[in-house]
Amino acid sequence: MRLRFTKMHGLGNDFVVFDAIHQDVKLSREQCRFLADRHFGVGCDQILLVERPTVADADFRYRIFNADGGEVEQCGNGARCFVRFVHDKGLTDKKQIRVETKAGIIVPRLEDDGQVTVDMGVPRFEPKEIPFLTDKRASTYLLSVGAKIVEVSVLSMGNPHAVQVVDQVETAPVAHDGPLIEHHPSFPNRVNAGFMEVVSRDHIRLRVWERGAGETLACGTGACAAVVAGITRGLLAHRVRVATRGGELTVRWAGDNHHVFMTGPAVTVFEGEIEL
Ligand SMILES: N[C@H](CCC[C@H](N)C(=O)O)C(=O)O
Repeated sequence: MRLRFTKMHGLGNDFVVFDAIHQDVKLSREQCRFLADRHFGVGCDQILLVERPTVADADFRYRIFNADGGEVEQCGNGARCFVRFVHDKGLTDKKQIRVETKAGIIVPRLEDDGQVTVDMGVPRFEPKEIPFLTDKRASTYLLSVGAKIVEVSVLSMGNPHAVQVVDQVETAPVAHDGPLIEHHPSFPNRVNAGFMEVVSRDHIRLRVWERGAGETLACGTGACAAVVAGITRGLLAHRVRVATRGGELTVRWAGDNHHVFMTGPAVTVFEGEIEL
């Protein structure tokens, strides 16, 4: 089948986006891995499908597949690209849309300055979200990672995150410890591993080893998880600048059961067609 796609990115976290409303897009795990391959395919961190909603209170459904072909619950940078895509393609004229995901409804909004703000919902610490959690009151857990013990905050932004504080992100052992945490036996569904440097109460630097994709230049849900972890641990204010290798996001969270809001750019790079 010949499919039209759009190549997009949010701070260098890049995506192949398909309009699956006007095209019949059914991708196998192998086809996702081919599309994501930066030598033999198009190259991306995730593949995004734009579909009609299956629930009444949503405008669209949004499906996310990692470079390893696995379908996942949520993608923050992808949500910003999603709203730009449906707007630019004339699939909606709404500036704010309700998007059905595996993790529930998120609400991205196109801002007048071209940035996109996404209501990412409520961060969750519940055992059902993170199966191995026994004591949901604890905000950090000790993991044995290689020859050391690492203290991580564990939470869900719809997808699972384990966030640790490091002195300097640039020297953090992301490539070595990232995969060990991703595949740690404590996480039956694997996990995204965040490495956060606290610059000040309203500024962090962040690198993320993403589940199913490896280190990306930015991770939207990872930025939200890091800010929630930092606020929960008393290290951060309620509005934080998150510096990633691909650029800067702003994340806001008022604590408890308030929603997390993330603001950042969404860029279309090129249009293409591919025979699958
Ligand atoms: N790797 C993530 C999905 C993509 C998240 C990231 N690209 C973002 O912007 O939130 C996972 O397996 O949960």
